Amino acid sequence: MAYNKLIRTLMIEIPSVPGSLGKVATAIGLNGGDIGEVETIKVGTDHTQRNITVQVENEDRLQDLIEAINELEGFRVQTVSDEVLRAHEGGKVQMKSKMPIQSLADLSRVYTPGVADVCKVIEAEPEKAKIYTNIGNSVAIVTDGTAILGLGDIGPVAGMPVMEGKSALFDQLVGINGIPILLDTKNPDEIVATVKHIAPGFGGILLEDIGSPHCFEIEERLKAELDIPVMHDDQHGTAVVTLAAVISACKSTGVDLKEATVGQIGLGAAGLAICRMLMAYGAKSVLGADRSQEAKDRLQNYGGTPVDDLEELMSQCDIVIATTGVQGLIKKEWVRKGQIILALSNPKPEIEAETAIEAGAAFAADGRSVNNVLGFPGIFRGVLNAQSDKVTHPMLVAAAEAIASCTKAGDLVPQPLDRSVHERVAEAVEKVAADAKQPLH
Ligand SMILES: NC(=O)c1ccc[n+]([C@@H]2O[C@H](COP(=O)([O-])OP(=O)(O)OC[C@H]3O[C@@H](n4cnc5c(N)ncnc54)[C@H](O)[C@@H]3O)[C@@H](O)[C@H]2O)c1
Ligand SMILES: O=C(O)C[C@H](O)C(=O)O
Ligand SMILES: [Mg+2]
Repeated sequence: MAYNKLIRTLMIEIPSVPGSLGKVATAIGLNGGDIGEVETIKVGTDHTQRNITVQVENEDRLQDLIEAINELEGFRVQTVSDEVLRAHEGGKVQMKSKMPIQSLADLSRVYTPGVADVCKVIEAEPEKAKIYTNIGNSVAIVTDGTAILGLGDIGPVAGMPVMEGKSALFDQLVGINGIPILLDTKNPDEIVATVKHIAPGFGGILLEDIGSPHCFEIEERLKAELDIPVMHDDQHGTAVVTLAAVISACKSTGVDLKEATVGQIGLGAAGLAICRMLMAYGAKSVLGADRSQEAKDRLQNYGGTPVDDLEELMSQCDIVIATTGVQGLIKKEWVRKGQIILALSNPKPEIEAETAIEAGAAFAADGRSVNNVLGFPGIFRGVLNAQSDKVTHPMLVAAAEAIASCTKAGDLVPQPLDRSVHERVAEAVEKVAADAKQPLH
């Protein structure tokens, strides 16, 4: 199939009578569509469901073709999927048994009556749950759906593809069982209470895409009230990866962070945590802009300097980071020669990296490459390995330095699918956790 044409898969309900497939094929052909794969999904007495992949010239031709199929009596186009949507059909993760269950002996070992003995062992010694269950290797990925990527408050169910994505990454990158938990409340008291109630089934809690400002209170309360590690990814996972990118960029450009002025645009979950991290790591000064006065006040309380005008911020800073969720917010003409620009909003950045480079930036990246996928898997692998009850600031700094140490000269961050990076992050975090457990002399 040619590359510049649209390729879509139509899920079509067609009558279960001979000749029906031929009618669809004719409707597609008469409207300029080329047929690729044909797959039967379900055969019923009245209707059969098929996926038919078609190639068409453009969106208008696709609509004509769909209309033509829908006009056929008894035929209905149920979904139209591109490659990404198709990959999501049926979801991206599933719970699988580790044990074969083939014989009755297997059944009584895996399930009742054998399982009752294991329950009694854990009842007598709760610590043994770490040995005889998967709790110690499971992390709840909790969202209320209020800040899904930069898409905003689209609700937890619409955010599920992101949560399934984080779960798939946990599994494939570090072998952690990540379980999405969707909350139908935005009330901090209810979120805290719910997460506390489900916490016994998990070795850690990853808060994901919970918007600001309520994310700050929720994370603080859960950290204080639970005895398992809790981390809000959009705050600290992002701050870790951003610090790693800043360390690498400073090294490549000869900028000394202690002499550098950093500007943060967007002071929500990600932005405020990035500011706090860079201030703690020794940046000379951190300026911040946000459309919300409360967000700027929060920055000031942490020692940063609020700025009202984005152009002014851009003109003063050696390093600019943006996490607003607003595509194209940074104008090309605001970019200063030699600046380091990290426009981290997903799915679209505040300025495209190529545009920033064309405008004179020394380094520029977007949220696809400088992404918390480089942080959260290794951080949780490390704390779970160490059986630590918390994620601490020194662990986060160790994670950032580990990522920076894996970065090739001239790059900002390493490749996220390089398993050795996640191993290095996990080792660094585990080491900090182990050192913290040593008695002080
Ligand atoms: N690359 C990554 O790893 C990564 C990680 C986390 C978040 N992000 C991205 O960062 C963005 C924000 O996420 P968040 O969790 O911090 O959300 P958030 O809702 O907590 O914060 C967004 C902040 O931006 C501010 N803002 C919005 N429009 C603005 C404008 N025009 N000018 C100034 N400020 C503005 C809001 O007032 C808010 O304080 C999202 O697009 C998300 O995809 C990227
Ligand atoms: O999920 C991502 O790609 C990054 C991040 O968590 C985000 O919210 O944008
Ligand atoms: Mg996120």
